[in-house]
Amino acid sequence: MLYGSEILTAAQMRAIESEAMDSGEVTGLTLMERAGAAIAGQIRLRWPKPGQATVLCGPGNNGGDGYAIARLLAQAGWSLRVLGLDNTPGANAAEMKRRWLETGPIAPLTESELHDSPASDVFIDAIFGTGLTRPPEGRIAAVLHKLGRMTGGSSRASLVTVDCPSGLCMDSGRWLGSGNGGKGAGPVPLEAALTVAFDSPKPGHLLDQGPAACGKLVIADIGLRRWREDGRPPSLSAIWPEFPIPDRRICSIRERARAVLDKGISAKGPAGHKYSYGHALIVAGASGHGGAARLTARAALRSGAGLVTICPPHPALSEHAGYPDALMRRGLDHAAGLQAILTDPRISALCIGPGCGVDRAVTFLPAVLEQPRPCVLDADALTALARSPDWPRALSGHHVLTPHGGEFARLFPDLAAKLGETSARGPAFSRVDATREAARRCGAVILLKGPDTVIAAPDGRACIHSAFDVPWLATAGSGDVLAGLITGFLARGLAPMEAAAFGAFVHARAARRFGPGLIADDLPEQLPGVFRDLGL
Ligand SMILES: NC(=O)C1=CN([C@@H]2O[C@H](COP(=O)(O)OP(=O)(O)OC[C@H]3O[C@@H](n4cnc5c(N)ncnc54)[C@H](O)[C@@H]3O)[C@@H](O)[C@H]2O)[C@@H](O)CC1
Ligand SMILES: [K+]
Repeated sequence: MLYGSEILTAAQMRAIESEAMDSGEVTGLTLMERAGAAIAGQIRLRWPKPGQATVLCGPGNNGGDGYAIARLLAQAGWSLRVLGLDNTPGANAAEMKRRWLETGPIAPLTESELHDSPASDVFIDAIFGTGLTRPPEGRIAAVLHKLGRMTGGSSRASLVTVDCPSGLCMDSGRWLGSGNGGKGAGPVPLEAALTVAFDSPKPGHLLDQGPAACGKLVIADIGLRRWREDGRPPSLSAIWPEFPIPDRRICSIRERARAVLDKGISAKGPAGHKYSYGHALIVAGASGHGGAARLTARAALRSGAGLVTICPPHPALSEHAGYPDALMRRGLDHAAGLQAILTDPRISALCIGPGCGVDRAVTFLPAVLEQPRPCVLDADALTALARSPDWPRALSGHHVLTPHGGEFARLFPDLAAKLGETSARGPAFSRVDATREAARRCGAVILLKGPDTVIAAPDGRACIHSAFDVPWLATAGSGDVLAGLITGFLARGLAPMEAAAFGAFVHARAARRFGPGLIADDLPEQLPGVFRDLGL
């Protein structure tokens, strides 16, 4: 499996922490001290000159981390103001609170106390972490609201969050108590400059509102690796994230990409011959709609597929006569024609959808779905698919569906509706939950597009490719290029899940390499540079 870093849910993280503590080899207090030291260290790295910090401590262990951070920053010469609750927290947090009280006082955690705090360089949110179960309300909601206003936008003060911004569901990246988009009933969404999380990223750091809320994400090693790694591949992973990972779970991109591509090629016989790199076939549409399919075909060619053939209706062939000359063209008017073309066993992957037209997709889908080669269904093919009754039964594991949010809603209206619902309890239904369930239902690989692309296989494996840093990738034709990349990698012999994951990764790398001003036509042209950068 092609992956970067393992992602753990909040429940998995708690289970690993418990296992570590039950082993007797490490105590909860030691873990908390390491967590506090990691965050204090990150703060000192970014603000080398001691300044003024305000720490907001919640009722549980996240608050315990906060008291540890306050003590460690005070020892480093910082001026501290600590706000906390008068509850009795668990033993570890209580001990951290006691140790802080030897250094300084605790003011009540209220909106007015926060308002009256001396101007701070850094506010540290240690109110809720993995223990969040419901939306913040009452006094804490008011504090978070105030904190959002004091630190967001152009405010001079920076927000650092412990494990995650309080109120954000770590499993979904959604603000509990607000609908999809985070602008509902919840507190003012926090916008942190820095979030330091422990051991592994959680889904919420990478999905939905999470990346905007977390700011820069740092994953701190607190010595839990031994209890996390059990030799099994992770069921959820981040595809080569842009944030640093503290240990070797992330193989070198080069090593991994090389291995993945080699595996695909060697499955098709000796390298060196164009057919050993596969032959991709793109079903294109009528005259006037050729651009999308040609982008798909160009991306498939640049992905390294040995041959690519584009198949529009005969009258539209002339539209595809220009660049690139490497592209092969063949007229295709009816389903029987497709069956004739597919008697060539060297054709190793298909793509239908981009610029195809819904009616034409309806005509060709049965023939496409009946044949055994891996196939990407995108755009118009997804609309056509949603129109046919009982469509999930027509799919299987060699199909890759690449819907954007709207297409996903047409195919899986109940899952899309659930994603839009306000979540009164955690964990909230996430894009990973929705994509996994969709893949399970139809037995195909689903790639749900977005800045937080989620890819899931029917067996439950899933990965997230978070690319919030390349907003310019949201441009007309970008999805057609992605479909072509995945088709090309399928043609080269990559397994559907790997082809989809590698496609998403390479797609974003191409956009990042080009920069703002990108149009979809630029993406295939960036691919040689991307492959070169990866040492492929
Ligand atoms: N367990 C461990 O060994 C470690 C935990 N660490 C920290 O501990 C955190 C998790 O601690 P906890 O499990 O105590 O949970 P939190 O500190 O996140 O939350 C505290 C408690 O608040 C309550 N709560 C949840 N939602 C609420 C709401 N909306 N309004 C009011 N109360 C609410 C819950 O009962 C929860 O137990 C992590 O995020 C991390 O910061 C770190 O110290 C590393 C080690
Ligand atoms: K927090």
